[in-house]
Amino acid sequence: MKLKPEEIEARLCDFPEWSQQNGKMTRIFRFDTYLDGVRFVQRTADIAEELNHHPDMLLSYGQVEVSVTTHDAGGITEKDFELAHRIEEAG
Ligand SMILES: C[C@H](O)[C@H](O)[C@H]1CNC2=NC(N)=NC(=O)C2=N1
Repeated sequence: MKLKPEEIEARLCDFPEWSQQNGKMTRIFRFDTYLDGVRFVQRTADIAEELNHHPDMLLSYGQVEVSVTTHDAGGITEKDFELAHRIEEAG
């Protein structure tokens, strides 16, 4: 289930705005207003519920830091890349 580091590096080529550390993939999304960030969090939460795969999100003024990992696998899996892709589409 958990992808190997070299597999993750290869897949990350398609996700240039994301970085990986400590078994998580992270991207910071920037917004003009705090409420735009809140609305993004809501859209992302709806996607997470649809996929039953949930990110960590840190909401700050003008940005939202999104981190994805597969808790059940203890690292990054295909589910994380699917969620990251869907989040970018909704971004
Ligand atoms: C029971 C439920 O399906 C699991 O706990 C799901 C919920 N959402 C999840 N989200 C993430 N990021 N990783 C998981 O392993 C996970 N597991």
